[in-house]
Amino acid sequence: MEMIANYINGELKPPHSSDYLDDVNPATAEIFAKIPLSDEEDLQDAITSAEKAFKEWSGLSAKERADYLMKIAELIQENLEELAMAESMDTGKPIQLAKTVDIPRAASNMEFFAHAITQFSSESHAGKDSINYSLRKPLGVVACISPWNLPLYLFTWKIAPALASGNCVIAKPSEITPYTAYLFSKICVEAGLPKGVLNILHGTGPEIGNAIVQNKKIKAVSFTGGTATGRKIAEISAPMFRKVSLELGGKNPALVFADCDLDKTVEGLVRASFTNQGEICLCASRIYIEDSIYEDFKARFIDKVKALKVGDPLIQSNNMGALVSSQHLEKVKNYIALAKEEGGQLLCGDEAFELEGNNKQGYFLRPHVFENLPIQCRTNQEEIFGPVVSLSRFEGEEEALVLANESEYGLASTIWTTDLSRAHRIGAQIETGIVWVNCWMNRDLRTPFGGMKNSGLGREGGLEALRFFTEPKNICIQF
Ligand SMILES: NC(=O)c1ccc[n+]([C@@H]2O[C@H](COP(=O)([O-])OP(=O)(O)OC[C@H]3O[C@@H](n4cnc5c(N)ncnc54)[C@H](O)[C@@H]3O)[C@@H](O)[C@H]2O)c1
Ligand SMILES: O=C/C=C/C=C(\O)C(=O)O
Repeated sequence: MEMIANYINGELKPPHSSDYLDDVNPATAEIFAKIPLSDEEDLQDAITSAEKAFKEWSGLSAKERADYLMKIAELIQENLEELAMAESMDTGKPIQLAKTVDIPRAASNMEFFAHAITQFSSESHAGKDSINYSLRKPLGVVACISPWNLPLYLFTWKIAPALASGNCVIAKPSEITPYTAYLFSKICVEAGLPKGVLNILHGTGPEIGNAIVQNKKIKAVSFTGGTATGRKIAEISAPMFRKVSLELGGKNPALVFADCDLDKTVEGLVRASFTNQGEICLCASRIYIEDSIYEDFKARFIDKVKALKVGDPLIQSNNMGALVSSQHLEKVKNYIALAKEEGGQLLCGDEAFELEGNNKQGYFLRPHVFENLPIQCRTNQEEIFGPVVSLSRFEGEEEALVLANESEYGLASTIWTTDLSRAHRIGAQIETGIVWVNCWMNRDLRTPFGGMKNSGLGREGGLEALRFFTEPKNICIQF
């Protein structure tokens, strides 16, 4: 049984407590590794080593730091097969998705911020009798806390800009999917990353996660996860006047207009709804369809959803794997039961379905589609984070916009129309941080990424991330 280790001061170390948690493969329900339960002592070691490393790391040139990130990116590419297999085993996601999306994106994150930091500049303002210029300084020791759905993808999305801009990092992956972060720490050792620059602590949110956030030496927290956890982190950080970047939950609307390209829309929305078993914060969950094409859309959508293959994530042709844990499967099933109680009609999902062999005990669920759910009901308002979507009708642009904005969340939306003027009009008024027109999850790493309302605070990506991880200082010189 593999014993996952923490990565502290450049070394792989067991936790002081000697206590471990099981790492379960959700496709088989088998335990395949043990996860360290880190405590305050491990945190102290990590912080001491990060503080010690800061002077030298922040004193390197941007190019020198970028070279380390590029080396790590290269090693991620070289180890793509092993990392993809680990990601699939830990999350239950199709291996094909891990190979083509998760792991390549982790390498791109490192590469992107290696390039970005060499292009990062600050402002200057020339006046009549003076010139002002800004310096951008790294913050010191910062924390990066990430969730279980896109483990290495989101872990590196935070670590890369933090390191590139000269900070030292205490990082905590999700205790549900820690394995690729562990492999990543081995890659950092191989890349020769100076000791203490990055420290990875494993363990649970309420224990080591909370200890990291409570620690006053942590100058900023970059967090991706649930809205309730984000709120706790904001509450703890507020009295410290500490910077926080919070990427939280979503309940993402899709607006399907009668003038859309129906084939592309159906295909796009099947992907937007059920990729990664619907366990992506950006997945479509409330699909609003213009009345005149409702029945046509519904018939085609259901046909395609029924054709999705759910099963062993290691079989390349399967579209969906297992949900991440038995607790999460239970949560999603409870929402399905609730949707029925709330008056929803199930259009597909309950088909008898039993996997054999290794996957018999796995946490699999077919994609579920409901219609006729009241707009305000819990299943239309709360984040389910699984393969469940709801179809509703609208008439005209105005109503579409009201329905889309009827949510406490504001992460991502999709608009399906061939009328470009309409896309611009709605794009400007819809209350989400990200708007995709006739596409979904088309990502350009230079763009600001994040949510409005209860979906978060701040933006990641491109210069936004580099600004978050640095503090500006203005210097004024009078002639
Ligand atoms: N907006 C985005 O970019 C984005 C991306 C992915 C996931 N998410 C959201 O994440 C959620 C699913 O992920 P999850 O269940 O892992 O979320 P979560 O909030 O339970 O956990 C996220 C991370 O925070 C840690 N954590 C938990 N409690 C903590 C505490 N009190 N203090 C410090 N750290 C703590 C966890 O150990 C984990 O590493 C969904 O709501 C999803 O929408 C958002
Ligand atoms: O589940 C959430 C997905 C987040 C995606 C990103 O942060 C990204 O693509 O940069």
